[in-house]
Amino acid sequence: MSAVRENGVIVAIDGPSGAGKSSLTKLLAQRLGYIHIDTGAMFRAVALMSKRAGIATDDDARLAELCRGLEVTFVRDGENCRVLANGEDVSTEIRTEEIGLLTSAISARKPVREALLTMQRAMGAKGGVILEGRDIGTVVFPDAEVKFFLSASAEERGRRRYLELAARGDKATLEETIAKVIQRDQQDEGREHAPLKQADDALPIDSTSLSIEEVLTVMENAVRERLAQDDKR
Ligand SMILES: Nc1ncnc2c1ncn2[C@@H]1O[C@H](COP(=O)(O)OP(=O)(O)OP(=O)(O)O)[C@@H](O)[C@H]1O
Ligand SMILES: Nc1ccn([C@H]2C[C@H](O)[C@@H](COP(=O)(O)O)O2)c(=O)n1
Repeated sequence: MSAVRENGVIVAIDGPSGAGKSSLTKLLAQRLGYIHIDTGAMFRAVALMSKRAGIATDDDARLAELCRGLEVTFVRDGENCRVLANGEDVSTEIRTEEIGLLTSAISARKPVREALLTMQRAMGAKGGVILEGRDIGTVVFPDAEVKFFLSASAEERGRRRYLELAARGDKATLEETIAKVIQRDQQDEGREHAPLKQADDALPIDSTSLSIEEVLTVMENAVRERLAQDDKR
């Protein structure tokens, strides 16, 4: 319980691809007993459904119609979280690099952002949540009590993604993977609607030379410090 919201505070973790947002959000949510909201997965679900429906990435009318009929839900599966699109488990399909690149294009469209913004605010309004994404601290919840901007060098993020893809049997080279990370960064930072950027009041964390555990310690300490402040109010 926080002095501000019914279930606790809202934590925002924004940052570029491969920075470690999902990994840290999952661990921090476990430490705090909070809900993990992977907003990237929501955009990925829209991208997957748009691909299946043959909708062009700039067809705003059909994208808006698709979003109106789409319900994205998260279901706990042990320590993991399954992503359901209208009840279908799409957890694996949304994680391909093809869908990742398509998602970056789809997520630039205003109707898609407006539809998911409404969903994300409804999911997090009572607090006790950690949302990871690109615009959580700037657009979705600018009043979030704790905000982080998690980054790392493009080379390090590409290396991490390369190791992740290689473990899944993907044959992409390290150079190709770094290039794709940079491409997605440019698309996410350069778009008109809700671009990737650090909120003025976010705590920046450069994880290039930090372990996951070291990042987790910084984040958990910052959240617990805020909770202690709220308790004194
Ligand atoms: N500080 C770190 N040191 C080493 N490896 C890390 C670190 N943080 C994350 N990783 C690893 O990097 C890979 C990508 O991490 P993760 O998926 O959490 O990043 P992300 O920011 O959510 O990426 P995306 O936005 O593309 O989904 C994972 O294999 C993860 O284990
Ligand atoms: N709040 C968000 C979350 C994600 N996106 C876009 C940008 C990414 O390229 C794509 C996939 O995100 P990921 O799963 O890699 O974190 O979705 C966004 O625009 N806003």
